[in-house]
Amino acid sequence: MRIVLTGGGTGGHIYPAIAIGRQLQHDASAELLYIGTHRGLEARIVPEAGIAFEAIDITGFKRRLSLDNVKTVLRFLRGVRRAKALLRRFKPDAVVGTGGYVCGPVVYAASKLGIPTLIHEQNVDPGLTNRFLSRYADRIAVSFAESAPHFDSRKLVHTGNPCATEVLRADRAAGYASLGIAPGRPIVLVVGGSRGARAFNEALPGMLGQLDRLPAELVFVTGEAYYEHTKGRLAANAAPANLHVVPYVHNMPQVLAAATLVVCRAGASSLAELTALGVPSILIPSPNVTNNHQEPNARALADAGAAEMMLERELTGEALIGRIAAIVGDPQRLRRMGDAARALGMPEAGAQLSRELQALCAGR
Ligand SMILES: CC(=O)N[C@H]1[C@@H](OP(=O)(O)OP(=O)(O)OC[C@H]2O[C@@H](n3ccc(=O)[nH]c3=O)[C@H](O)[C@@H]2O)O[C@H](CO)[C@@H](O)[C@@H]1O
Repeated sequence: MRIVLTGGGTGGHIYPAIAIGRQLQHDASAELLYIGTHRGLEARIVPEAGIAFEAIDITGFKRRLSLDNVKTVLRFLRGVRRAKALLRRFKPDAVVGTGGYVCGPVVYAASKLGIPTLIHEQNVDPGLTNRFLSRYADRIAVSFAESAPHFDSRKLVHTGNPCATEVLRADRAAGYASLGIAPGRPIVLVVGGSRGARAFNEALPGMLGQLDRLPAELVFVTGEAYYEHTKGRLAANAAPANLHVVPYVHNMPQVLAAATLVVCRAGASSLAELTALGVPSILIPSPNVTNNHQEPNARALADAGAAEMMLERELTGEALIGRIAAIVGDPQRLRRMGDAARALGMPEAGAQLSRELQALCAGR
């Protein structure tokens, strides 16, 4: 089986593509080619993952009409030509797109060449590229049931996000050991996404007043860029003994497996990981993302009782520690939220996507 993967820009599009590729290598000895751009993060991440990589040159559409868009259309057509050449050479049985603008010409070219295609959407509100490609793709896999109204139901399959599959084997004891916290002690993890969040760091000093009364350890992840500054601000206050400030968590699945409650943004991979493990959360969607797309993600978990949502404009240290304390102090509420999170989790997402693709290739 030969599969082309495409998707890029942020990790949120790349990691699901790699997870699908790995599953297909395992299930069907698939041979993989990843088509991305030189500028996206995929140019570094994909070769590091040991997957063959080719680049095409393409940029995204501006949301407003502009001369740049005319150039983008010309570049799209050039991208389609280059993608067709790569596809004719590699001869894939199917092409998988996981969003980000590089998918556009690749999946479009595949459909014009009669190669079966599947696109995967990570967020509740589909991105521009997947909306465009939904007309051409043979299958549309979604992470959230709430995405269904955006797509043709005959092509739709609700698989979840394949990143969920990867956290299941996480070793909880190793999570405790890596943080230097006694096993079994409740942990509240506060993490503002892979690069940290300024608003989270600014809220931290306001949390300190009530922190020593919290019956849990607070692990606060600053993000690499904010670490020195945040540590500096804390030095002036006497930091409580149950506060652990770190720049980044390299073993996130293990730490999530040890967490009692997580406070984080509402990026799709994070939510897939939390629900796969059944971890309760307070979600503070980033207001700085395209179309505010994290808010509908957060709402999907909040409506199911798996999480509480807090808007960034409501975020102060005092308000956040108050909400954390109310949840951590109520074991029944924690259990209800954890059960609701687990009920939403789709840890079999990787295997289901692999089955969909194998069926797609068989029906060719
Ligand atoms: C800022 C931004 O545009 N984010 C978007 C990006 O997600 P992006 O990949 O940036 O963010 P996600 O929340 O989806 O994933 C973050 C990943 O980083 C890991 N992590 C984080 C912190 C840390 O210290 N260690 C660590 O390993 C998390 O476990 C998770 O696996 O694409 C997603 C899918 O389209 C969108 O839903 C997000 O809105």
